[in-house]
This record gives sequence, C-alpha cells and structure tokens, in this order.
Amino acid sequence: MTTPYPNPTLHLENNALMLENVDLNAVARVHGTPLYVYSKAALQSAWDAWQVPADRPIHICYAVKANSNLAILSFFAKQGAFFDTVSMGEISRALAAGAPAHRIVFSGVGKSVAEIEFALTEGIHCFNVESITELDRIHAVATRLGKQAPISLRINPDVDAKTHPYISTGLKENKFGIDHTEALAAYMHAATLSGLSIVGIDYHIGSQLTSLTPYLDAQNRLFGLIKQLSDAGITLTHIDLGGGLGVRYRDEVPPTASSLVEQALAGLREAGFNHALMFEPGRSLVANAGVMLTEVEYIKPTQHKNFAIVDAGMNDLIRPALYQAWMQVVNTVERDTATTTYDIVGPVCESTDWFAKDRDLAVEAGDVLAILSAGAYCMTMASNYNSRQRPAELLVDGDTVHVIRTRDVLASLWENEHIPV
Ligand SMILES: Cc1ncc(COP(=O)(O)O)c(C=O)c1O
Ligand SMILES: N[C@@H](CCCC[NH3+])C(=O)O
Repeated sequence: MTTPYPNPTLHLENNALMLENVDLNAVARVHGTPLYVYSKAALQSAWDAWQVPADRPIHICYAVKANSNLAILSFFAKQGAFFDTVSMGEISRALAAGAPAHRIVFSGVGKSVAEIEFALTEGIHCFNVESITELDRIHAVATRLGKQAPISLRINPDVDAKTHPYISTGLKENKFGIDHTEALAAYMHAATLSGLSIVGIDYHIGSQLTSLTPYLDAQNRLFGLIKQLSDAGITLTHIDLGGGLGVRYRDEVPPTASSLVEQALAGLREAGFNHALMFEPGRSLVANAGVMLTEVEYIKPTQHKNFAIVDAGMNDLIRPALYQAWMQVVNTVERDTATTTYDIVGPVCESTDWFAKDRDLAVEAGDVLAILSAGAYCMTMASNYNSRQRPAELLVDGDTVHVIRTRDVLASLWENEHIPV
C-alpha cells in the first residue's frame, strides 16, 4: 500500500480517510472528538525497522515519554523492548503494562530519593546518571537498602544535534549529562563507591535528528573515553547511544533506524569493542502510528484571515504552540469543492492555540480533520488547561477498534481538590 501521508497505514478509500481498515470519520462520530487513534500495524513496522541482525545483543529501550498509554507499552513489552523512563510514574506504567523491571532504564537529571529507592527495590536494569552529585545520592540510598545500584553515566558530548533548541540536549549549555571533559573523573569517583556497580555509558543529544552526522560525532567522543576507561581498569557491558531519530512530518528525510544501527555497529567493530548496544528511541517508534481527530466547530472568516475553529485545543496537542511544529492536517472526508486558506485554531484562550497556519483545505463546519504524525509527544503532553477533558485514545488493528483510554471524566478535574473554608 502506498500513501502520500507520513503515517504508513493511512490511505484514502472512496474519498474517506482510512487508518488500516477503519474509516476515521466514522470512528470519530462513534467515539467523539478530540480523539487519538493509533495503528497497530504502524507500530509493528516502526518496531521492525529497528531490528538488525548483529553479533551482540542490541536492546531497543522505548522512551516512554513519547507515548505512555498502557496498551502501547504492552505492545512493545511483548516485542521484547527495554524501556527508557524518567520518573517513578513512567517506571510504574511500564511495570503495569507487563515490562519486567530488569528491562527498565531510568534517565533524568532530577531523580529524587524516593524515586531511586523505588527503582532499586523493583530491580531495574540501570540508572543513567546525569551528575556527580547524583552518583553520591544513589550510592547513599543503595547502601542504606543493602543493595548495589547498576549505573551508566550519561555523557554530554557537546555536539550540535542541529534540531529545535528546545529539544537539543547534547550541548555544554544544556542541563543534561556529565561534561565529557569531566567524565573520566566521574567514573573514577563512581568506582570508589561500594553502593554502585558500573555497567555502561550513554548519551542522548536531542530529538528529531535528521542526519547521522551528530550521532557519529558523539559516538567518536564516547569511543575515546571508553578506551581511557579501559586503560584505567573500568570495563563496561553496554554502550547506549540514546534516542532522537527523527521522523517525517512534512518533507524531512531522516536516516532509517537500520542505517543508524548498522553505522553504530560498524563503529564498534572498527574500534574493537564488543559491548552490547542500546538505543532509546521514542518518536521514531510511535509518531507516525497516530493521528488526532478533531471536529470543525465554526468557520470564521475575518477581514484578514479565515479561521477553522476546531474542538481540540493546545491542551490536547501542544507541539505547534510550543515548538511552532509543522503537522499535516487533512480532512477525513475528501471534498471536491474549491479550497480556501485557513488557520486551524482551537477554543483555548491563548493566541498560541493553533495547529496549522495558512493551509489550503476544502472544509465545512462539522467536518472531522485529522492531524497526522500525532503518535509521539502529543497525548503525553496533554493537559487539563481551561478545565478541558483530555481525549480518549483508540488502537486500530485491521478492522478492529480497541478503546485504550476513555476521555477524562469531568468530575476527575476537581476530585483531588478540597475546600477548607
Ligand atoms: C534521555 C532520553 N532518551 C530518549 C529520548 C527519546 O527521544 P526521541 O523521542 O527523540 O527518540 C529522550 C527525549 O528526547 C531523552 O531525553
Ligand atoms: N516534546 C518534544 C520532544 C521532547 C523530547 C524529550 N527529550 C517534541 O514534541 O518534539
């Protein structure tokens, strides 16, 4: 099946937009909008793209922050995925979805004592440690619990990932990781702490990367360090090259997952390293498996612009408001009338509440629009701003539609609040 859309399982059939065998307009009428819909076949093909035969274990750690719905996590758990998490909540979700603790890694710059205790008690695969002070904290907690914490140090290689500044993480001015010039000293310090066992090294330089060059530059920095560590008697079992692989939203042509894995393997072989390899992809596994559906409430022509006002807001999908991200918007029913240029905006009381600007669409009030490439960093970043209920989520598998999350219950928006006086 060929498709002009970035979502591989999306196609037109008799003017109706279909995800796998499911008519999206019809599904929106049944389940209401705004609504997220994901394709299981698209998840499968994104997962398969990362599977490369190798002379060593390669662990694909799905970055839970991209889409943390339990059904999605369970899908990846069944594929044998590892999970990259950044909070007690994400670890708990992965466990609740059936992921074994020994396949969970814990990243993030601000791990609390309670989170470290929880992760140690559950028995996770390793902590990706982001500072020397965090090493000391993990050692103290592990010693108190009579445990040894497996750790990997996240190195900040000071490499420009050439992506949006808000999602670049591997430059020295970013808060992430341990400066590569201090890394050797950090490892030597870790080696003196009996509550820690050193297992790996990692980096993650940013998200939506569309070229292999920054990955390979960072990898070369890491390789130099691994040699120094080995000379100092510190041996590692794995090397984690992070996530960040980009996807097509518009006309980007990112490298394929298999080319990234193959290049990394070739680099390891050339350097004579036999470590296990890890990656932490989020976006590339889920972005193009999902769409968000939203109904047009009003067509509002003004002297300056035509607005299509939809029933989803920036609280439901914030990427355009936050990063000026370009996301494709199409009508779920193809009309043969002339197109008009619209700004597609939501009902939230902010001027940043827009999804697309100056788009040519044939659309009428009551139509359901699909915002494409909405499987990653969309539902997970949704909020209740303006006291709006976050959307439901569906998973399509062939002809079958599974409800994998229902819309927020209205009363849940205030059920944890108390009126003391
Ligand atoms: C530590 C870490 N690993 C993995 C990811 C996943 O990145 P992406 O969704 O771009 O693959 C992120 C987010 O950028 C991250 O911060
Ligand atoms: N939320 C970002 C990606 C963040 C990556 C997490 N470190 C986006 O939508 O592009």
